[in-house]
Amino acid sequence: TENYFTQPGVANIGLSKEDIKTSFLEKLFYSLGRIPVVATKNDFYTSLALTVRDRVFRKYVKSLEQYVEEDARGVAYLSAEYLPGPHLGNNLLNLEIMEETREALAELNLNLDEILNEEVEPGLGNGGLGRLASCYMDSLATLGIPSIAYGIRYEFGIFKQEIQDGWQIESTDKWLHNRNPWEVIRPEISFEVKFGGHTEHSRDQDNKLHIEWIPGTEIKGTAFDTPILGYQSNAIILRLWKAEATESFDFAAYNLGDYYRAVEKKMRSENITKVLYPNDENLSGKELRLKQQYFFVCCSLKDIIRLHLLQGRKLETLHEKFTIQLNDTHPSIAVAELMRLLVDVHQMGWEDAWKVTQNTFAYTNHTLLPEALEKWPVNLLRNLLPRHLEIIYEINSRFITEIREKDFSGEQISRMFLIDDRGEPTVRMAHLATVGSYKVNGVSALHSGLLQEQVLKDFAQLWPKKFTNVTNGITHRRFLAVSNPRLAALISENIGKDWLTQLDKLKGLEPFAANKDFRSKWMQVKLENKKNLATHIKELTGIEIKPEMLLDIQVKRIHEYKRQHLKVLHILSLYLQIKKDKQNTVPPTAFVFAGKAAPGYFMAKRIIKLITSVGDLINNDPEVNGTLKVIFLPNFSVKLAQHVYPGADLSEQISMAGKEASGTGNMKFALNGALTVGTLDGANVEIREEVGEENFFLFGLTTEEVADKKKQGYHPYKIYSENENLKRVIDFLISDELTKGDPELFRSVYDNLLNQDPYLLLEDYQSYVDQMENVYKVWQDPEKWAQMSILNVANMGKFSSDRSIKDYCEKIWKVGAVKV
Ligand SMILES: CCc1ccc([C@H](C)CC(=O)N[C@@H]2O[C@H](CO)[C@@H](O)[C@H](O)[C@H]2O)cc1
Repeated sequence: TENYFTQPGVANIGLSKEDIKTSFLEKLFYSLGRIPVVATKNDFYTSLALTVRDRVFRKYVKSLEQYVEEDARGVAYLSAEYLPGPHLGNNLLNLEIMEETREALAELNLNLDEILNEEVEPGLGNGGLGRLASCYMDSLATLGIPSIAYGIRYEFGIFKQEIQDGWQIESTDKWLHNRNPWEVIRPEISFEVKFGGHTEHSRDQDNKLHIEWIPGTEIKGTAFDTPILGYQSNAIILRLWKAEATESFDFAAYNLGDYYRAVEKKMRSENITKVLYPNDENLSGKELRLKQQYFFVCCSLKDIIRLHLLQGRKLETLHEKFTIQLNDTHPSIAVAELMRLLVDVHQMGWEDAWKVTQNTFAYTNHTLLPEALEKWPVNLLRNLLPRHLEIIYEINSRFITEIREKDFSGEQISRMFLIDDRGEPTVRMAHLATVGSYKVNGVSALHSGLLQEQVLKDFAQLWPKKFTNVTNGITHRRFLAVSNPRLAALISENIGKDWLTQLDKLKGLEPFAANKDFRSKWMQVKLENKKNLATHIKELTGIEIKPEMLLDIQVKRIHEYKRQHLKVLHILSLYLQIKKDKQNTVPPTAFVFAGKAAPGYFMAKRIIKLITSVGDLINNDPEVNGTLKVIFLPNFSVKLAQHVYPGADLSEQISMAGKEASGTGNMKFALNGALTVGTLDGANVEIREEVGEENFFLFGLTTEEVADKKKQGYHPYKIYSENENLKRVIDFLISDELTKGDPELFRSVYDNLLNQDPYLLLEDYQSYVDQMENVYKVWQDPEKWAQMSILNVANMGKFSSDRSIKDYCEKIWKVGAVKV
């Protein structure tokens, strides 16, 4: 293809202001058939997106060429969720043409920021797991790792959240309403996917067993490719599968006038990739969810085998050339599917196939919550995937035979079964993923330890070397360079730009913490970002805040273990104190919340209503609203997050120890100069290690103390009755002032906290309130605060997703870079 690139015109995808202007106009005229006077903002956005996409694809085809040429070993990342965020700004940074583009557009009287704001992000994920997958793609491309990411092209992503009368209201996310300029359909890359039916076992003349799966239905999966560009480096592909009917129109039915049946197959098939399941950390157990998982796994494995054979390789060497990362158990049916493809379709012997399979897969666990560990009913698998159930039983029996020889107790062995036959028999997908993988990792040092001590302890005893840790990371290019250009510029002016690809270079900022002039520049940048955030808050909620206020922020999915309601108890304690003492002891503070609740999660939705009700009370109370403001920002997304993190002073990471596997928002806040108040949970532990305990506001029980407390028996009512301040706050939950005449409004929260309090809010309450007093003391010493803020950023090098990916490459994948 080299000579193609030299053809006149082909090469004209330069990066200069003029080149960009020319291409932009070409796209407007010739791709959209528009002229500026009639073009809409979305037309301008699409033209610029197509202009930039060309330059991204140029990098992609060159990268692909290199990977093929070097016959490189590669990584396939399988995830049911991705949260890439808006592409345009990130691609302009990674092509290093932000300023050129801004000037080119200015010459056409167009404003880059307005055009950037036009982009609708693909909300193809719920939260941490999906965003992590997208951060990892940015780092895989930037580090030049031969890789491809597979997922599902949901027609409707995570629901849009509106707050009406203080309640979360969900609406459909029509992200594809305006065309998606970043994807390219690949009709030639499509595969058949079977469901249901039965299996037929037969023996051929030399008595070899043949198993055929006679499906009930068949659909087709078609690939849609989105190029993901690294920084000044390679590009890789995000290949998302869309479900379609093998036959999209049944003419026979149509001729019989049965118009519904004519399109019924089409409708039913397309349903599979219609919508993302909005559950985060709790199972839906719905058949359609399993269909979605098997659908994209089947297409992805068939595509990987196609790519492998295309290179003239044998399937027996698949594990030498490809390693497949399972992003939690959502794609873990892949273990059974690869066995089916190798044994039934490609006639490999079971043992050979198992060797290839076990040496191909690696599995990442992202949660310890029992309610989030996937277990699929055997009956459901028998109906939907009869051949896979047979294979899972075979894997189970061979595994049990293998461990019977080892000194494991009967109780231990039954605990390790892939099938849990207590009650309605189910398949433990975490066990299938662990048995079928050569490596299993958690996502923070604490979490990986707990994984080996609790959920998968028997397997860790059996295969200690199989278990490892890779602490999560974030791409600092999007979450600092793109979303906080003011701070990025101040950093680059003082320590150069190498931090863009080597985040450890931020360490060079440490000496500046002692420099008064630098500190004031630093806090000036923060103040400008807070003004920007204040504007957004005003636009989205109508609430006015003063940028000088302390911005105390908690943004993440709403979940009881993340303890948003502990923050509310703290806010109420301040409010009641000010009302009682008729004087305010706290610095003016704006408490900002954001996050979606799974639609079926009653308590989470109640917690949103609690936050908005406390907000209404405080924001409209003239005695306190000069000092305190409470804001709930609707429809949290990557796009909104990019406005929130740069404007934060205090980052709330207050989950009960042992529950947050890692957290990644904690890293994004600290990287943008916010100080953290948090528990020793997930990656908070490592952030505190890196930034220094003196630069971290710690409170609460440790995981060990939580376990002891639970073991010895926990009595929240006792704590309530012995802490007068806490009692007043808890009782306020059912007060008339707060509930405005509906005393039952928060009864469920009140009862839950006084009777169960499963996440130990009352236990950690006083320690939290005391630490917040300390926060306010430090806040009243701006030089001290600025120093701590600079030292936090200076020590965030470890938390780049570049470091995480390097860990995966060295500790798990054994894959090297192939830079273009
Ligand atoms: C079956 C429903 C379901 C859906 C999503 C999930 C995800 C694993 C939930 C998730 O996003 N977990 C978060 O993953 C992040 C990335 O590793 C971590 O930083 C968070 O701590 C963890 O909660 C579990 C169960």
